[in-house]
Amino acid sequence: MSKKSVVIWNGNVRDAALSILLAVDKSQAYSNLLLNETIKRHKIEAKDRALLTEITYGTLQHKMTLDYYLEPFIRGSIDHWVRWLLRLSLYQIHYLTRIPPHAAVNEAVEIAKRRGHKGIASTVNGVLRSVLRQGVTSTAAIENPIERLAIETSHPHWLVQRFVDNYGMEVASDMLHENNRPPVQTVRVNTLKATVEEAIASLQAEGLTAKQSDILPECLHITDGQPARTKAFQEGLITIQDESSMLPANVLQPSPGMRVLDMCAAPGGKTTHLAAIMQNEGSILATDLHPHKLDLIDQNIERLGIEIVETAPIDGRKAPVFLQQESFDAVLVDAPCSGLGVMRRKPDIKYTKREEDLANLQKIQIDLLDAATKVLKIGGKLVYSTCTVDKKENEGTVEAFLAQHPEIEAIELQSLPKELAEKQANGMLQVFPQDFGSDGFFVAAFRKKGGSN
Ligand SMILES: C[S@@+](CC[C@H](N)C(=O)[O-])C[C@H]1O[C@@H](n2cnc3c(N)ncnc32)[C@H](O)[C@@H]1O
Repeated sequence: MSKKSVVIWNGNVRDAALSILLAVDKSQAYSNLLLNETIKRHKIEAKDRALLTEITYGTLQHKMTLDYYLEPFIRGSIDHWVRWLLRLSLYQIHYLTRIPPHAAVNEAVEIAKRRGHKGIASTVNGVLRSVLRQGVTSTAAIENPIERLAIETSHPHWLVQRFVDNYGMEVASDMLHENNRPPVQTVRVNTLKATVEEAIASLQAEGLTAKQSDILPECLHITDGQPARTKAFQEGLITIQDESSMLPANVLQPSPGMRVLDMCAAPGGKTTHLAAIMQNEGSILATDLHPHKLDLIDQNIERLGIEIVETAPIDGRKAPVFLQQESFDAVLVDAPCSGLGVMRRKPDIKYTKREEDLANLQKIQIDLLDAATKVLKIGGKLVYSTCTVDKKENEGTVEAFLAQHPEIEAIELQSLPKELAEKQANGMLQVFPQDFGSDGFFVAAFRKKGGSN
């Protein structure tokens, strides 16, 4: 996030939402980071916090749809900030039924007066009142099905085309619509410090609603409140983690006493999960390319009471230079990826990501897997995971990697609940956001041939 992106709080939720949206657009600040930073810095109270989050994310999530609705009502050019003000006001009018439309218009006019002048306020008033009178044009009028889906779900054309090419119209459409729904808030119980029941009781004592997931037993769904602000979090009974990102450690399933390498480890969500599965016995080397990110792992292991993790700044592609060959029982490569599975949490990704950004990722992913095979013991297990739903980075990377490594075989993914175990094919599992409300995620498992494991 740019250091200049500080949002001033004057007690007006729409004003703050507008400032965040402008900063995200102009300085490529991450919406989730800037929103959280604003809430924390100004100690914004629960009611305002909820509305600020909803308007900021909702406007970003539906940006292209809102532009399509606004287009017929805008004459000539308008300032950039005025367009964002119109978007966030129309978002409230069209999507938030509990806000009376006239209240949203009045708020917009007041902001336009404060930030601009009477003329701009009158334009804003005119556009929004015309929309209210005439209604918006249905997206059904768009003939090209890819373009219609792009506008309807507010994703760029190239991304819609790519998802449709990857998975067909139905799956792509479900996924694109799901990306516009708020994410389920989940935490993982740190089984080194608490049972599921103890963690639930601790969260409930602080007024949160926590329910054990039907998919993974260590996962809790939180419907009320902010788990990161609880005692349960501070004392290390829980950690914030999306449910599908709990899959890789479960699939790797290292036994207590093993020596494990987590090659792309920061901020340590999966490292700490591996340590819990290993019952704090054995050793985990958690490496990451970026040295400053290792501090985040250190903070997490400290809070969660983990004693078996060491961290080191290592480019995973060079692991065989720094680490002993065939010295790890198990390796996790939670690779850098396009992140197309987490667009519900970071809607700005939809508009900032370019198709050409995806071009070089497969090479890095294969290089990391190459390096992992060299430091993996014979008979050892390797897990590859990403938080993307892109076929090239997932199945494509796995196929290219296996073609170059006759000593590696794909193996069945174990320790999965039945509904997920049934979805795997050829040692790979693609989870879509619409499957069970988690992020989109991919996991594949391999074994180095030979040995008795
Ligand atoms: C998906 S994130 C990892 C998330 C982490 N495993 C967790 O569960 O918290 C990918 C990580 O790979 C790191 N990375 C990128 N290129 C790398 C490389 N060549 N070697 C090692 N780490 C790399 C990034 O810094 C980033 O922290």
